[in-house]
Amino acid sequence: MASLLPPTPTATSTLKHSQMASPMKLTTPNNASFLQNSNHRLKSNSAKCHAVFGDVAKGLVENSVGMDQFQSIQSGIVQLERVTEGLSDMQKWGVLVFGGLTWIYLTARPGVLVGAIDAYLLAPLQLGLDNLVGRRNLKRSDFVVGEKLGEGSFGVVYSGVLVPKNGNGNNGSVDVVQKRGRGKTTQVEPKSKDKVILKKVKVEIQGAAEFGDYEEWFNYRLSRAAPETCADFLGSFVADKTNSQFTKGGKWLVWKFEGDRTLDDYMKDRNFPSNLESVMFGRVLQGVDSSKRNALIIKQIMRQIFTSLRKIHDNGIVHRDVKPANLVVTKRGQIKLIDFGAATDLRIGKNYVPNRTLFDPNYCPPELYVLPEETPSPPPEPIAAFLSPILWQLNSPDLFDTYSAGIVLLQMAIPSLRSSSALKNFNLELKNCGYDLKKWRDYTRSRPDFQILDGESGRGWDLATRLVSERGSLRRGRLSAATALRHPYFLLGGDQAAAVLSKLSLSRK
Ligand SMILES: Nc1ncnc2c1ncn2[C@@H]1O[C@H](COP(=O)(O)OP(=O)(O)OP(=O)(O)O)[C@@H](O)[C@H]1O
Repeated sequence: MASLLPPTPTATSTLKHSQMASPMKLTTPNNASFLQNSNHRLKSNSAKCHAVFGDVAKGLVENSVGMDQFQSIQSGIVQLERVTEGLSDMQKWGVLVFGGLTWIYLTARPGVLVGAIDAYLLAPLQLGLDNLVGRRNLKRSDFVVGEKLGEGSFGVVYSGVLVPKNGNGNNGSVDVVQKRGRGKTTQVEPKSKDKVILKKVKVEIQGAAEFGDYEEWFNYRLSRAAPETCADFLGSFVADKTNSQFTKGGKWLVWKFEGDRTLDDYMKDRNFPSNLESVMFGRVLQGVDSSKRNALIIKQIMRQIFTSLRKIHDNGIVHRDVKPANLVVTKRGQIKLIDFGAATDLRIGKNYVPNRTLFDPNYCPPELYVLPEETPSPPPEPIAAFLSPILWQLNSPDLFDTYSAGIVLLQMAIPSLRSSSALKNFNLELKNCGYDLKKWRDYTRSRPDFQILDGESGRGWDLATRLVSERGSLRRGRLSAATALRHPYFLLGGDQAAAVLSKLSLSRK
């Protein structure tokens, strides 16, 4: 067998900076004749082409790191060839196949290699940088706590304002914009960049502190791996004294305020989904008939949900609480995931406790658990990470979230499923039908309106039936986020085109 490696330059092929000052002098003793020919050809090229080559060569000279990398790749190839010199062709093939398989294993979902780079390089780097710019030095006095927005089992959520630091011209006061109210009185509002969301981790509830630590960990993890999928996490602080809102020693998590309403808030409105039209598409759908508009709005929301889920799943994270109340709609029509308190990272077993269910029963798949109940507690993190591609292949834990996303699709598309009592009833009926959506359609007496799902030759309905289902054999069958995005429902990207057009018209203003 011929050498598996390309012909390698010799050790004398090191490029000297002085030789590279001009693109014509990019030469080495060994391949001088080739480059001389190239010189002649280059000289006969147009002046424009010459200039481009000159710029590239100058870039190479100036970027000595690039050259170093080039040289180290060269010497790596030389060394690899030396190592395999004494091997037979068969053995060389063996090395190649082993290397290939190792690469496939390390890069297969949930990505052992990327995870290791994140844990041992990016996370410490983020910590160092955050400390440098003061991001991890938040304190109680940096915030004014506003109205309560919600309360979960482990935390209470408030709106709030970040008080700008002294020294930037604000004298520690809240940066405000003035607004004319209806009665012509002047309302004072914080500038949107200063608005924050604060979550107070309950101190008196057992397990709440652990939950807060997990939520913080997941937010930092996603801020490195997939920041566009979730709310911008600003950090945490521990209250240093007790007063009206604060309890000394209590932990607070802080996010940038991403938007006034969640998808749930929009869905409670009778005008849904047209109440989201201007946020998602501006005015580009004017002239399109209303049922088509509604279908496009819902498709765009689902596309964003699946895109975010695909990204977090690629990183080994399963959210486990996907529902409209945990999807914030931003001013620019982005749908962002919030509330990672129930999330689990199945690359390293973070927040995975066998047999623990944490989620909303209305959106939870029939299997109830993200992994089979008999799955043991995770081993130490490096071992768990090494085994994670096998665990993922055997159990497809991401299908937990895609079931919930399927319920969100049904709720958005079928108006009679939007109230929580109707959803509860739907879940009971679906259970009676063995989680077979087609059977449920024949069985239910509630006369749902399937117009949106049945449009476009029933593609939406087909997608829903492939999401809201029992898992098939080998715990598969239900669509993953990546395969859902390849479903014919998303192929005709009218929603994408409208979203792009709307962004373009916004940027022109
Ligand atoms: N970054 C954000 N931007 C805007 N609003 C937010 C943000 N984060 C949270 N909210 C608002 O706060 C509410 C509660 O947040 P979250 O779901 O994280 O809290 P929770 O107490 O864990 O609630 P639950 O467990 O009941 O879902 C959300 O429904 C949303 O209205």
